[in-house]
Order: sequence, then C-alpha cells, then structure tokens
Amino acid sequence: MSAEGPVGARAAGAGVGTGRESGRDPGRKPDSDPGREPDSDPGTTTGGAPLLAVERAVKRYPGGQLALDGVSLRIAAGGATGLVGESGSGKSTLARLVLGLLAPDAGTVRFAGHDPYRLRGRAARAVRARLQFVPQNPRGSLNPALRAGEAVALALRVHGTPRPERAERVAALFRQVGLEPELARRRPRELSGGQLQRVAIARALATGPDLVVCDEPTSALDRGAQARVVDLLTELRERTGLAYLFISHDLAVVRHLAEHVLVLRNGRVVEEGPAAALWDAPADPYTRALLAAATGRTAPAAPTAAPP
Ligand SMILES: Nc1ncnc2c1ncn2[C@@H]1O[C@H](COP(=O)(O)OP(=O)(O)OP(=O)(O)O)[C@@H](O)[C@H]1O
Repeated sequence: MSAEGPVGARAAGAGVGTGRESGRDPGRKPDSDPGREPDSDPGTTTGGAPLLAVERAVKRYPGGQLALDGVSLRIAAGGATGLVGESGSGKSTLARLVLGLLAPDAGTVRFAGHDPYRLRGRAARAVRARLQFVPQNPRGSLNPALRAGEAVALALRVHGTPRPERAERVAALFRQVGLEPELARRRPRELSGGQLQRVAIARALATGPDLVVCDEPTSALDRGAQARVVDLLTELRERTGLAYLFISHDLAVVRHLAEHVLVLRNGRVVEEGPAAALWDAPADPYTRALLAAATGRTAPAAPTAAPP
C-alpha cells in the first residue's frame, strides 16, 4: 500500500495521541502498568473476544475488482499476526478495512468491539488512539516541512497531551525507538530511511496503541536497516504488550515478527498457521513459491494424509 494513499493520509492524522484515553504509558510492560485492566477495559478484550476480529470480509472496488473474498482473521491482545501475499493479493485492502478507511461489502470488522469504519467524533478519536499504523514509506507519510519531533508532537497534541509535557514525551518516544532525541530537530530529508521509519514508529507509539498495523514497514529499507527495524518492533512488543498486524510480501521478515501467518492470494486465504510451521513445511504451492522467493530455497511439501 502506498504511504501516500488514504491510509497514510488518514492515519497520519488519526494515528496520534497521548495514550491518555487508555491511561497507559506505551513504554511500560503490561504487568507493570496500572492503567492496563484487561477485564475492565472494554477495548482490550470484550468478554474474551479478540482485540481484532475480521469475519468473512468481502471487498470489491468500483470497476469490479474483487480484492477480498471472504477473509477472516483474529488477533488477541498482545498477539502478532502476519499477512503475506504477492502484490495485488489484497493485503493493503485488508489493512484499510481494519483501519476503518474502507467498509467491507460483506462480513464484519471489529476492533475492541467497535466497527472502525462507523466510529465518529470522540469515540472515533479514543479508539483510533489504540489502533495505529506504520506505513511502508515513511518519507511519503511524514510532512517534509515538519521537523521529526514536530511530527510526533503533533500526534501528541491531537490526542490531548498538554503542551508543556510534549517535548519531554517526544524525547522519551525517540529514545524508545532508539533515536537520539537531538534528531527531533531534523527534517525528514535530513534523516536516513531507517531513522525515518523509527520516527514513524515513535509517532504510532505516541498514542499508547493496543494494535499497530504495519504495512511493509521494512520494504523500503536496505537489509541492515530492515533487520534493525524488525528487532525494534520485536522488542517494543515484548516491552509494551502491543499487538501487530504485520503485512509483507516477504515471508522471511514476517517469520521473525509474527506467531501466526495468513497467506493471501487473489483475495483469499490459501493457507494459515503458526509461522514456524509455514516456514518449515508450507502446504500450499503458493506459500512454497513465496518461501522460495524469500529464501532462494525450495521448501519440502508438507506431508499429505494419504497418497492418491
Ligand atoms: N482503489 C482501487 N480501485 C480499484 N482496484 C483497486 C484499488 N485498490 C486496489 N485495487 C485492486 O485490488 C486488488 C488488491 O489490491 P491491494 O492493494 O489490496 O493488494 P496488495 O496485496 O496490498 O498489493 P501491494 O503489495 O502491491 O501493495 C488489486 O488487484 C488492486 O489492483
């Protein structure tokens, strides 16, 4: 999905805040966080329901393109699910549904019990603070006229952090993503791709989200920066207990970040399962092709029940 597209545009505005709505410090572990009350917080789980539930979602674009054809997925609080598939398989369309930028033609999307597309006003702002987005291309999603720190401060402002607290919070968020706070003074053109992606992650974390949708967050980076961003995302999840929907065409990257993986082809899930199982013994020929593309090796076919 293009970062300049509707998700990037809206999430840049919506994906901002203080975490005040949920009373959390995004840098804390869940068990040390007095604000995290899974049972009393209707959004973290809803009577045991998953944090995110997409049920049999169908989306056809004007002009007839069937982008999603009955896709279901669930992510529990703190879980990490990967979505892989080649270009055009429907990954970004699913991200747009989850972020409430598109409505499904059939099926349902529920985040913390809410339909993200139908939310309006204060409720929308409070829920969106908990549902964040990291785009593919941070250079396209960050306003070139704003300093990096201003972009994060804007996120804090939209979600109600009082002005006197913002500079300190920006510095804390920069440190949290492994950036020297001094870099907050630079504009996007003065930062590397990896640094920019960390700024985009800091901006997403500013609201204290429960779920971050990452759409190909490393594909614009070189191998080294890619690995460092994957490590950062892993560490942030361990530290804060947030959940990820991690979208990529690259099974190798997804394997490191996700426990559960769905393989999407032409808008349908052709295979899903634990990341390690898909990696070791993919059942579907399409998954095997994705694996071969990611690694250069030909995976063994998964054992079948009985020979024909
Ligand atoms: N706004 C649109 N109008 C019409 N068709 C669209 C639109 N956006 C996407 N499509 C089509 O829907 C299908 C799924 O597109 P989508 O962007 O979800 O795929 P993707 O897996 O994210 O691809 P990529 O990895 O290239 O971003 C494609 O066939 C695409 O051409």
